[in-house]
Amino acid sequence: MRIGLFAVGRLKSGPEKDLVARYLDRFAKAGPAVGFEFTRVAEVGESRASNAETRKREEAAALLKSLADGGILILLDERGKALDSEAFANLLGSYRDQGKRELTIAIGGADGLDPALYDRADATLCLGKMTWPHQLVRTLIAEQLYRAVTILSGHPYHRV
Ligand SMILES: C[S@@+](CC[C@H](N)C(=O)[O-])C[C@H]1O[C@@H](n2cnc3c(N)ncnc32)[C@H](O)[C@@H]1O
Repeated sequence: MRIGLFAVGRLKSGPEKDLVARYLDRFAKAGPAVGFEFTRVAEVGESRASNAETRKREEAAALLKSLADGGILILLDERGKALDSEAFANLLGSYRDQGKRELTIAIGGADGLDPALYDRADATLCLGKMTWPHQLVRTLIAEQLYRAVTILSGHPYHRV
């Protein structure tokens, strides 16, 4: 199953970008052992439209355009469902076992995600109830993707 990220907002050089690269690199290298292939981070700059609804609609259009037909879409949103790392790994594993070929995890910009995306999404997950900046969310989900592979492959990186 091919897995990629979609993110609104560009990540500038700095510690967050380095950490994201480190975990996505580990994920890309370890993923094939459990049937995951890392594709890419599709990054779009925040819309410059003057109102939030238009900005979110434009950002959502870019996301929807980049999605493969029948691809799984997971939204990250602080109001989403909280899963522990094992449950997140098992969710990814279950999509893989159902024969899903593409999975995209989407991170919104400063305005959050457009309401239309919630109808299209297969799951909406949170990384805790607090609101994080998109740079940190990218870092957190990159680490959780790598952790999910270690859980599914029985690697000792993940310990409880
Ligand atoms: C700065 S937040 C936007 C907050 C915005 N006010 C809202 O209502 O969604 C940018 C993005 O980071 C992600 N995000 C922030 N905190 C999160 C959390 N606790 N769990 C999951 N995703 C989160 C979401 O994708 C969000 O759209």
